[in-house]
Amino acid sequence: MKQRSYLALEDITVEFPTKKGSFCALDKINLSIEKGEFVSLIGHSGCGKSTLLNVVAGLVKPTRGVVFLNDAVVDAPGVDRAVVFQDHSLLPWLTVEENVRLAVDKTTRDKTKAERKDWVLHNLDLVQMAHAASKRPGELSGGMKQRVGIARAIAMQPRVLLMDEPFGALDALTRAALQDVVMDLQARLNNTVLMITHDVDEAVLLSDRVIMMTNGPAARIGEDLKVHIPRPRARLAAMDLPEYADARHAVVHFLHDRYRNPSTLQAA
Ligand SMILES: Nc1ncnc2c1ncn2[C@@H]1O[C@H](COP(=O)(O)OP(=O)(O)OP(=O)(O)O)[C@@H](O)[C@H]1O
Repeated sequence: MKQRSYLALEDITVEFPTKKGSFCALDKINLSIEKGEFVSLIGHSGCGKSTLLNVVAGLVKPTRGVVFLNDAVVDAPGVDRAVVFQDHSLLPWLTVEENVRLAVDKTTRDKTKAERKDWVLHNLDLVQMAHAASKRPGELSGGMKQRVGIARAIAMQPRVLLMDEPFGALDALTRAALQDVVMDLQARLNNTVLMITHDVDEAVLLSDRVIMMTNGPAARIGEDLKVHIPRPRARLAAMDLPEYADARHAVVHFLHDRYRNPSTLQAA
């Protein structure tokens, strides 16, 4: 029998009940992700990216189909899947260290108090935020809060890191700095990552594979593109490679030629 991938989405269909009847958001999605792979989901607004990520997070139950993680069925949220949202969702009354600590306490029961403190600071250090450990979220910039959100997620040592447009609310320069942080983390930790993005360059630069979704309703996977840029990656060197240009061209072609933005089609 064929061995199942580390994260395997099998025939995932999601139908939402609405006043006008059932709305099919996703239609028989099959997606296999290996351990240590960084996979991006890209597609026009409303195609079902968040719904798919939420199915993996256990926040949305598929109407049909099953998600397997490490051969176990996923049917509820769990600490083996950490989610980084666009809105950092840090608790404002806790310090940076306490915010990360809360997640570590939930997931790391075999460490002493001192070891847990070291682990929190180590993870803050990985995103260059150890210096702000005693600050509260209100004292941080948007980019700094996202760094803390990422530290909190990786400190949980999840089997899969799920990121829903983690840099969507940031300005271009801050966004680039955060992408560099994520590339550095990937080189060190080799996490299994599923990330939603609207940004073609972000998808190509960070991913081993870019999954392009067709427009909804009943969205499917239109193309599954392997990105052949060697790791570890550095922004400028990677962007100069022909593999980068090829991958970028394929994604742009898909989004702007084969599956145009449905809102611009309506306006035309
Ligand atoms: N709870 C729900 N009930 C009914 N319809 C829903 C529900 N959640 C999502 N949808 C619909 O399912 C489709 C997919 O939504 P989803 O948020 O997954 O898209 P998306 O690709 O993540 O969009 P965006 O890029 O704008 O965030 C949309 O048409 C949306 O209106």
